Amino acid sequence: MTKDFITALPKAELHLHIEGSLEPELMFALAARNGVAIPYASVEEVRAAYAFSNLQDFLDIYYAGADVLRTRADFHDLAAAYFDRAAADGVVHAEIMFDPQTHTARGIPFAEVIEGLLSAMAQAQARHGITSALIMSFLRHLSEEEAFATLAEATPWLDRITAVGLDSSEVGHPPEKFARVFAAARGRGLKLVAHAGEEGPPEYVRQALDVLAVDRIDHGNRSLEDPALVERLAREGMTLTVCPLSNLKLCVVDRIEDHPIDAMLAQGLRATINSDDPAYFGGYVADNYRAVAAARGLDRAALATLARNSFTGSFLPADAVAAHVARVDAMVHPA
Ligand SMILES: Nc1ncnc2[nH]cnc12
Ligand SMILES: [Zn+2]
Repeated sequence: MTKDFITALPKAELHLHIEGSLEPELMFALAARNGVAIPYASVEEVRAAYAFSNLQDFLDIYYAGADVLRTRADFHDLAAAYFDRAAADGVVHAEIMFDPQTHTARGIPFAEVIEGLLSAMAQAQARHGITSALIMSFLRHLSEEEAFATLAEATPWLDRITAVGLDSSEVGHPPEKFARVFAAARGRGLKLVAHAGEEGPPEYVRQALDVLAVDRIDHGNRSLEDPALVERLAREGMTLTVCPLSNLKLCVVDRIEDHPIDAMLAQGLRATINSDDPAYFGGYVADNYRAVAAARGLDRAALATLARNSFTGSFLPADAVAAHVARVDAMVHPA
């Protein structure tokens, strides 16, 4: 059987929380392996609990689910399952976020978390030819001091961490709260990304640019409320890591038919398509492409633009970006 166009399109995934790829089946398996009690009787009951009305509703369930992750082997198995699934979707490069504070706060050593992820990344390259990078995200509902402590804890692994990020509850925790720790991370050679404009106002996107000096904006949807900001993002070629099924599940949009992905492209924004927390939002990256392609009538040229943007917005070296972009071009302009 020939692969469908979306699956066959080479893609990078730039916005994926590895803890958000914990499928209910693996949650049960790890709970049993580690003797951890979970508040669900069945996989069906877990899935039924995934009805969210906003970001915080989701985060409460997501942090509770992460409690089954205890050992290096758990983090390896979690990431290995993601890479297998991503490979099947035509992902050739993934920049994955992890939330160390969710684990270190429960007494899980930082080393267990990162070594498990790194071994799965090496295995994914060997098994599937997928390249990958790690983004260490700070939880914005915690203090900047705690983010500094996490950065210090990461010191032995800084050569294997590509970027720092900022996630969790957005409203009330503006980017400027993390100005010093982002500057310190930049000083250590790390790239910077931040969730902004998912639920928070356009002002948070401006702060991410002006105060944090980020290399990428995660989500960025609410930028569209501010035409001058849109013009600036377009002019600066700033990548937005957009997550359509997440936006639907967290009520950032009411209906997938209302998703602004094509409006973003039409306004010159370098938008990309990503899955965010696929186990919780009902789909991996190809499902996200398919959902907006169907709902917004995206043609092959638009899908190729989104795939191309995923490489130009990645932290890959320029020669690798060029090689991936050439493969995308070949899908829309076969020789
Ligand atoms: N969509 C999202 N927004 C903020 N924090 C998150 N952590 C995991 N997914 C997130
Ligand atoms: Zn996210």
